Amino acid sequence: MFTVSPSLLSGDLLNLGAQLDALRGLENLHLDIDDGNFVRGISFGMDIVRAVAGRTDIPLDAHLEVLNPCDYVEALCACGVKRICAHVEALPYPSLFLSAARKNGARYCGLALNLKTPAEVLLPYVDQLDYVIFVSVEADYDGLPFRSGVLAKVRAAKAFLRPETEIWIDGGVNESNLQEIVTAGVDGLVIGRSIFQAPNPVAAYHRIRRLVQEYADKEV
Ligand SMILES: O=C(CO)[C@@H](O)[C@H](O)COP(=O)(O)O
Repeated sequence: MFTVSPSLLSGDLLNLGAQLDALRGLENLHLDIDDGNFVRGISFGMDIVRAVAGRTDIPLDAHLEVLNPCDYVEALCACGVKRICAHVEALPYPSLFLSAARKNGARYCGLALNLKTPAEVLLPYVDQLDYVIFVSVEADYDGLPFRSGVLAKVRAAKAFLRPETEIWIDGGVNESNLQEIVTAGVDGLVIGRSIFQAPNPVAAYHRIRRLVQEYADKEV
């Protein structure tokens, strides 16, 4: 099942409650947790995550773009977040993060990789990975374009990841690059601007889902 996860940080931050209500029924919602250290930006703290989780039934996925990911696992799981990933670049011992997420109740535990990080860093953890996020822009600078070189990493990872491990792409996804990304064989997309800068974000989400299906069907 392909996932499209709109990134709430690109949403209407001054009207979060109304934004969440408008998105009701969507399959997933992406929360970038940025600490101002691992990346420049500071985004959602745990109080906001708790408030978001209390307002919506949409399953949440947390992308920890922070220096100390293990410090966030318990609080995120207590908020009911079932899908959590952290950057391998921030983890001296990625397997300990993955087991902590699992132990605290996360259903999907994953690792994220910045552009510069080769897919092969995942090799020691294949048995623990439910999903992987390949960040496809330089994470520290918003507004940068999708870098198609990330698709070579997707192809490399598919050769050694377990078939059930989902591969997600995050950053700079839009209608012009959607086909090449879907046909590379990914399982999920995180999308910010292409959904939330549209006049009607829900309609933009459904249009992207339709296109994903169309491109995936062509591949079969
Ligand atoms: O957090 C990141 C990358 O780390 C962002 O790329 C957003 O999660 C996606 O936003 P768009 O690039 O789709 O606007």
